[in-house]
Amino acid sequence: MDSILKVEGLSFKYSNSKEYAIRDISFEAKQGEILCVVGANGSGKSTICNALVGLIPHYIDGEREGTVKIFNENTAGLKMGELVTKIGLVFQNPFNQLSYTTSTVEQELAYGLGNIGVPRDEMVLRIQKIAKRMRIDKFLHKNPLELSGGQVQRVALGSSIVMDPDIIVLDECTSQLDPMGSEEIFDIIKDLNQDGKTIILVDHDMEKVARIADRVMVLHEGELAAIDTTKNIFGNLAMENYAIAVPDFTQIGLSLQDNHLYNGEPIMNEQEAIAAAKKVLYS
Ligand SMILES: Nc1ncnc2c1ncn2[C@@H]1O[C@H](COP(=O)(O)OP(=O)(O)OP(=O)(O)O)[C@@H](O)[C@H]1O
Repeated sequence: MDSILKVEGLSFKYSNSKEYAIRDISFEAKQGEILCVVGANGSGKSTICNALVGLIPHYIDGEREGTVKIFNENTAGLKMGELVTKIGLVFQNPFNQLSYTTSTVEQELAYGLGNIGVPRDEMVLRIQKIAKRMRIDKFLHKNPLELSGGQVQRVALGSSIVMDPDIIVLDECTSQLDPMGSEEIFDIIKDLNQDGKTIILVDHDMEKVARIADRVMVLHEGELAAIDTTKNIFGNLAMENYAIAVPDFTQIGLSLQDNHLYNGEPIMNEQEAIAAAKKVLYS
């Protein structure tokens, strides 16, 4: 797979801080992959997200070093209006993403398109398509502030996706939702990925990360500790060093391994755990 995103030597120090929040981060994301970013609180996950999408340095002041390239183009030379058509961000709190200048979901979805001068006919088509996809087509004429948290998160996701970016960055976008709302968002993310979108996902729920990620990047105190396939990260890395929980299913495999009952690949999901347990019981 070709690389779509290349980050080299990225560092950032907030203007009100003495310490760098992230230091010398370099990695690539391949086109069409799901790359999950994990790490303890304060390890720099949100800072990286904000730097990838241009909020750093356009809206957040500080000292920034290094480069972010999308399809080999340095994003430092791009205006926010250009960046949002290449890389979109969805925040943890969807209410922070609303424009608060519109009174309906439809206007909210149109907001970014209007800013980049998309003609009205095309706008209507794009909004209809995305509203269906985000399962918000029934709410188009409602005020976003009347919706549930899960519905507003789907509006926030829709307002990023409607710009048709190649890369979507999701910063703990399900952490404030109930399990059903969270599953709905995860289903939509998987659909978008199957359509070829590259996904960069920050999440604290390691079961979900193990289920969805192609690769995992581990941050520790502002530095990149590891980046590898999901199996290699959860199966081989000493996660406790980074204050990250190992997914339960992987833990079952590691316990079987410690007792010399299993020596296969790291276990990532329920099916693999059941297969390993059956082998132990029936062999
Ligand atoms: N606006 C800000 N001004 C000053 N320092 C900040 C700001 N935002 C974050 N930081 C600091 O930068 C470091 C990295 O924070 P960041 O929010 O990127 O970590 P995180 O891994 O996303 O944390 P969490 O999981 O709690 O969201 C922390 O030390 C944090 O205190």
